[in-house]
Amino acid sequence: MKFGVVVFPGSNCDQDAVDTLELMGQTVVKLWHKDHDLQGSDFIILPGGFSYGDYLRTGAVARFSPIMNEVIAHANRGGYLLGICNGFQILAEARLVPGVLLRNTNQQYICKNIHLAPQSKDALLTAGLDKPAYKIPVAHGEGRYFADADTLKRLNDNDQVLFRYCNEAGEITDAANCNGSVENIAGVTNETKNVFGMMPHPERAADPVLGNTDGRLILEQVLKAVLV
Ligand SMILES: NC(=O)CC[C@H](N)C(=O)O
Repeated sequence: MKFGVVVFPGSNCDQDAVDTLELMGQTVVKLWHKDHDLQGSDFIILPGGFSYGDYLRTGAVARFSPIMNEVIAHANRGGYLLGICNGFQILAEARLVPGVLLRNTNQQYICKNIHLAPQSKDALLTAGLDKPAYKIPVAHGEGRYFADADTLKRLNDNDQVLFRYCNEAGEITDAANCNGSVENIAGVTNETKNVFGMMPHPERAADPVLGNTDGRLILEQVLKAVLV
């Protein structure tokens, strides 16, 4: 399987994504946002960062980058696509996943470790995760997930919530909700479950030298894409 990591002006986690995938023994290419070719990538990653300086809203400009035409066509063909943090914001702006990302309730940039409880029992990214809580860093100013009541009902009925913010024991509490997301939602998938968006950064918790490999456990789930 070949991974393609898209680089927008202002991306700053593209190399972390490449390094982590290479650590996992995968073939990875970087895809420049002005290109029109996914170079045969089977699995596309939109990395974290501050694409176009986060103007007008985070992800709002990047969503119109030339390569997004190919990324959207890939997703519509059923191809796998993962957006992390700014990547999630771009997916939401492109309407490839439901909901939006708003400014954190405390109006501040949050940079710390949080815990995630895996939710969806049949999404590729979470179905194989069996720990109650995964310790993963967040780093964002606009990470508060929001969707209206009808959308939330559809997400829950169709098992599309990937992760919720939880405490160390895996309990989904208000105190664990770092940015004020509705229903503690930290990640969602689309209706057909081939597009994944998540605010926390698993690629920043994947190398043993950093003292936490919970992120690698999450990212290893994507390797199952070759089996399905
Ligand atoms: N780490 C990132 O991807 C930065 C997130 C984002 N642009 C924000 O501050 O909301």
